[in-house]
Order: sequence, then structure tokens, then C-alpha cells
Amino acid sequence: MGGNGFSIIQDSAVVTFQALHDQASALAFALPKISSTVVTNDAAIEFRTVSKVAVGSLVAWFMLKAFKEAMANRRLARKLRAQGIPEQKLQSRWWMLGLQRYLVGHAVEPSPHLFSECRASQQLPIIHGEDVDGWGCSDAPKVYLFRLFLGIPVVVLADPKALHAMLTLKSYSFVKPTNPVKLVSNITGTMGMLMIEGDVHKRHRRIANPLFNLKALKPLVPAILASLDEFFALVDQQPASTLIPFHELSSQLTLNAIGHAAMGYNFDAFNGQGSRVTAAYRNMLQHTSLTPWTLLTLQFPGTIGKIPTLQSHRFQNAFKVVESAVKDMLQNASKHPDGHMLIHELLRQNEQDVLSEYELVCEVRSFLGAGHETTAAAISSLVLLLALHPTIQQELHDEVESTAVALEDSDALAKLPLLNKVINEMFRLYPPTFTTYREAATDVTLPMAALGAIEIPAGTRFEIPIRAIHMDPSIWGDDAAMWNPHRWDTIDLVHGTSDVSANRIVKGRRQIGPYDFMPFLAGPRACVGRQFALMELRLFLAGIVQRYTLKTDIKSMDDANLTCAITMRSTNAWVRFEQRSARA
Ligand code: HEM
Repeated sequence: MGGNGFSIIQDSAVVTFQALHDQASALAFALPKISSTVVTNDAAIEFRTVSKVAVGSLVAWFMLKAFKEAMANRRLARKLRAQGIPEQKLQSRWWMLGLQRYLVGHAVEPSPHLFSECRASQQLPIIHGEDVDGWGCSDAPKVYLFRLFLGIPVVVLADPKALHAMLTLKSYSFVKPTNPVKLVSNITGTMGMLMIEGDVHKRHRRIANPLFNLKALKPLVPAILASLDEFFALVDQQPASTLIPFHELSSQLTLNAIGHAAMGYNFDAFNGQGSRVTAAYRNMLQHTSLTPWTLLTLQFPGTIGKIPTLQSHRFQNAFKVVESAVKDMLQNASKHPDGHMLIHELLRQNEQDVLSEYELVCEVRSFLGAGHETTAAAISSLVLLLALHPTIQQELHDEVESTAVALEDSDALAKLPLLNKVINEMFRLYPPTFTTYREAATDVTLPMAALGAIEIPAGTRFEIPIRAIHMDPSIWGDDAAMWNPHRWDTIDLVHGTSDVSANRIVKGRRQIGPYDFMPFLAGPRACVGRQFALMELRLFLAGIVQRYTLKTDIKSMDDANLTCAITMRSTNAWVRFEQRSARA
């Protein structure tokens, strides 16, 4: 769409909007006069007039506001484009003069950005310059922008140098944007680490970091294994040929595990409806799925967000149940000052009351929320992938058996090479956190490998397309889309430097930088629970392949029905768990 075309539209639209607004304002001023004179004559006519004026004023006010916002977004996008950031082309050409871009962005198109599944395969070509103006595949700057409603520009950023600046060097200059944060705060409360920024975040992180070092985590192993045993007991009740919906059971397994290991709490998730808190969690997670209604409530919290629905009523109830259970957990933990669960360590670290009672509640809710769905998604993908790759599954079984590692020995498990490669390769292609978002808190300069220093105005939104980066052939080679744990035989994870692309292959080994592989993100806001998650996944996976042969009827991960809300996960992980000893 040419710039002139838009100017014409803009000018005539300004006139129209302004006229509407003026008319509405004039009518609104006239309103008292109209009411006083007409009241005795014809009440019905008066009511109709008043209603029309009220509705007209409201529409005019709303349109003017929307128009102003669309214009501000247009100016921002223009500023970004002027510095070389390309814009994704609109697919559809049927809206006059490209007005679509300024009203609904890419929302009405088959676009990688709203409801489409897990995005990477659609985002990748654009990162490489397809469907953007002026760039070819080889010299594409690994950054582009697309539009949301009212033309809000969102910069999709895969440039490692810029990611280094955004996530590490200037991490507090980029905050989490309001809408995704609101969605997550439904689960974690407003003062958990995922939500907070700046000095408040630093204060929380100082208290939380020691909870997740290896010394503090080791005592949790027996509790995690107890949850695995509960899972085994459940599976062993079924005939070996039963297909088990592991996409559901994985959530119950990880909820029990984090309950036992971190909070000393029994969620009893395998037991039918489970405890009230388990049911409440289920309700709350439903509330965070990205339905069009949820998106509208997030976009317009003061109006649509306030409309009471059955779902919001259920959510409020669930919220109260979880809140009061977490308070009980904290109260019980305070009676055992020498306890060795995460919650005891949290209270010990907070002896000086650095965190208020509400902040503590939010942190516990964050650990429960952030710690169970992500790990459930990961173990669900792992089990399905092994069922789909019987040779790797057998190799892994042999590794666990031949080294005779006791599951209790988390240090020895951490050293099993294939176990770690299988987990890494799952995180590469099926990262539970498949994408994340940031917003510039202030005007800030962002260095980019291909474009130099870019001036970023405050309020600019960013998407970090984690999964697309993990699938980029220019990073991982031509077989990037293939699930192959043995690729890690010749990979070096390079730390501390942002860009290794110039020297990608060194002595036959592929160099992967910290911003090429980010299942837990990077920098000061990377996942605090990373070591806990890895320990849990190693225990689960080693325990499961030691005991069972995994089989499935689906043919590939394409049939796994990956869905994306806060996490990306399979909703079709039907797997047979055949006991190895029973088979022999
Ligand atoms: C497979 C499992 C997990 C994955 C893939 C994962 C991934 C992530 C990612 C990508 C982030 C950064 C999000 C962002 O800033 O945009 C994050 C943050 C966080 N994660 Fe995890 N996570 C996992 C498990 C856990 C566990 C087990 C816990 C706690 C018990 C946890 C607690 C947190 C917290 C509190 C944050 C916020 C950190 C901060 O902002 O300082 N996560 N996680």
C-alpha cells in the first residue's frame, strides 16, 4: 500500500471522525435544554432523542479514541520501519487501500500471530525475509514487525545481539506487556516473580535463588519419586494394552510432585476429582486458555472484563480456594522451621521479612503455577516422542539399566549423556514456553547484528519467538525440523557470548549460543526453577523407561494436537505403558 493512498484515507477519516465527534459534543451540550422543554409534551420522543444522543456520543468518543490510537501506532511502526525493520506483508488484498492494517492488523488473516498453532513454522520464513518488504532469505535481519488490532506494531526479534541486550544487558528496560501478564497473574497473583519488575523483582529473586540451588533441591528427590510411584500404581492397574491419556495424567503427576516436594502438600491429583485445590487449579487453567472471549476481556478489562460470566464466577471461586490453601501451606510450614521442602527454605530465606505475607503467597502460587504446567507439557512430549522413536527409547533404557544408576542419585542421573540429549532435543523442538513477550519501558537503544543500533521508543512491543529460533536451519542445520537427540553428540553450548553465527562450526562441532537455545529464556529473568524442572524430568523419564515400553498409535508429532495457550503441549498423547518385567 502506498503512503499517499493512506494519507488520503487518513485525511478524510480525520474529517469524518472529527465531524462525528463535534456533532456528538454539540448534541451532548444541548441535552439539558432538550429535556427541560420537551418533558411536558412527549416523553417518548424525548427518551428516544436522549438515547440516540447518548449512543451517538459514545460511538463518536470510542471511534475518536480508536482513531487516535491507530494513528499513534502508525507513527510508531513508521519510525521502526525507517530504521530498517521490515514489516510482514498482509496476505489479503481485498480491503480498500490496506485499511485493514490500521484496523485489525493481521487478525483476520491466516496469520502466525494470533490463534495459529505454535507458530514456529509460519514465523520462520518471515524471520528469513519471506513475506516482508525488501529482504531476501540470505541477508534477512532476523527481525520483522506485524500488526495487532488498531495497527499496534509488534516486533518479532530473533537477532542474538539484540536478544543479548534485551534479556541480559538491559533486562529491566524491557518489561512484560500488560495483557500476557494479566493472563498469568490470574494464576500466580500480582506480586509473584513472573509479574514484577525492577527493584521489586531483584528483591524477590534474591530470596528465591537459593531455593533452587542443587544443595537445596537434592532432599526433594524422595518426594518426587513418591509421586512417580503413585503414577506407576495407577498405570499398573490397567491392562498393558490400554491407551492412557498421558496429556492429562502428566498434569496430575507434576501437580502431585510439586505439592509433595515443594510444599509438603498432598494434591491427591490422581484420585478422581482430587482435592478441592486440584479441581480449583483445573478451573483456573481453563480460564487462561486463549479463547476470543478471554482476549477481549484482556483487551478491554474495564468494560468487557467486568461482565460477569459463569466462567468468571467459577474462576473467582477457584481463586479463593487456591489462595486459602496456599495460606494454609505457609502456616503449616512455619511450624517446621527445620523442614527441607522449598517452602521451608523460602521462609528461612525470608526471616528478615523482606517479602510481605501477600508477596510470599504470590511466590508460592507462582512456583505451583509456573512449576507444574510447564513440566507437565515437557514430560508429556518426552513420553510421546519416545513412543514414536522406539530405537532411541531402547537406547535410553539400556543407558539407564547398564549404568545401574539408582534413581535416588540425582547427581549420577544428571551425568547420563543420552538422557540429557533426549531432554534437550525435546526442549528444542517442543519448548513448553514456545514464545514470550516484552515491552520497552523507556526509550532505549537496541543493537542489532544486521541493522546496527536501533532507537526503540517506550511502549514498543516485542515477541521473542523461542520455538522458531529453535527450528532455524541457519542455526541448527538443514535437518533442524527433525527430532534427533544424537545431534547433541556434536553440539557445544557456548556461554557468555551473544552471537556465534560467524563461527558456527568449529572442528566439526556446532556452536550454539545462549540466545540460540532458550527453553528457560536467558539473563536475570531466566527461569528460576530450571534446575528443579531438569531434576524432575530426569527422574520421571529415567523411572518410566526403566519400567515400561512406551507405544502409541499416532504416527508422528503432527498428530499430537499441539495447542498453545500459556504453554505449548500435546492434547493427544495417548500412550501404552507396557511393563518390561511383565513382558519378559
Ligand atoms: C519444563 C519446565 C519449565 C520451563 C520450560 C520453564 C520456562 C520458563 C521461562 C521461559 C521463563 C521466562 C518467562 C519470561 O520471562 O518470559 C520462566 C520463568 C519462571 N519460571 Fe519457569 N519453567 C519451567 C519450570 C519451572 C519450575 C519447576 C518453577 C518453580 C518451581 C518455575 C518458576 C518460574 C518462575 C518463578 C519464573 C519467573 C522468573 C523471573 O521472572 O525472575 N519454572 N520459566
